[in-house]
Amino acid sequence: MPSSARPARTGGSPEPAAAIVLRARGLAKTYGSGDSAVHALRDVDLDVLAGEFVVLLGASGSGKSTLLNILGGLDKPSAGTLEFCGHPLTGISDDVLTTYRREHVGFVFQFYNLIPSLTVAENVALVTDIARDPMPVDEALALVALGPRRNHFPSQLSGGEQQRVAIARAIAKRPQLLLCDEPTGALDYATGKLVLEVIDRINRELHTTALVITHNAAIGGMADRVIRVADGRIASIERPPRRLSPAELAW
Ligand SMILES: Nc1ncnc2c1ncn2[C@@H]1O[C@H](COP(=O)(O)OP(=O)(O)OP(=O)(O)O)[C@@H](O)[C@H]1O
Repeated sequence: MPSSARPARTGGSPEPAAAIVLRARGLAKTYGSGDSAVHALRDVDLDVLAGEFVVLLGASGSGKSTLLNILGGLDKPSAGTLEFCGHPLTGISDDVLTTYRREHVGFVFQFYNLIPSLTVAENVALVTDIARDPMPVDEALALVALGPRRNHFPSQLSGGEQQRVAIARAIAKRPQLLLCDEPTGALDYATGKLVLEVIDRINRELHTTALVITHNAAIGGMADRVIRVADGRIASIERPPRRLSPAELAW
């Protein structure tokens, strides 16, 4: 896959339809075999559009993380096909999948996975030092409003601040996709909202396609589309009438 892969616009002018960034067809993931097989994903068809903000909801064990990990190239499906900007992500070598992940995907998890012995700026620089076209570290930190804390260590930051560093690290390589697995799961209400503000801002200002897993249905209000996963399948897809700002959400 060319590292320059960008979503090709489809449709006619003047308002072309948004390009499809991810196209999944018949995705399935089975762990184990025989009587002990776990069907984590079954026959998932999904198109994700450039610049979309998608929230994934579903009960524990429904398959949300499995789906996100496959979309981000962290895991491989047992069956089905997946494309990124028209380039296949299934049936390819591990090296090509790794390149996809490194160049095009930013991950944010519930726990921040920062290196404790490195400063905030150094944690972000770990990514910008090896990325092809990164933004300056301080630009990434400004996006998450942590410029003044650049020389602090993770232990000197609150949980929400550490999560914002993790987001700066994820977006500093200018990925097309920002995949977040329970990004507010370990945070209190107010801090969680601040983190959602940052993700919302990155989606709106950088047009980074965002997929966010949460157990909190209220967060679906800030999405373009809300996808409910149940028993390894897409149970429903809803489009909220108006995309709310995180400040407007209440739970
Ligand atoms: N490595 C694995 N080996 C075996 N089973 C697994 C593995 N990873 C996930 N599973 C199973 O696959 C199913 C889906 O798991 P997944 O983590 O995708 O669910 P989830 O919706 O993200 O759950 P949660 O909200 O609790 O994080 C579960 O039954 C889980 O136990």
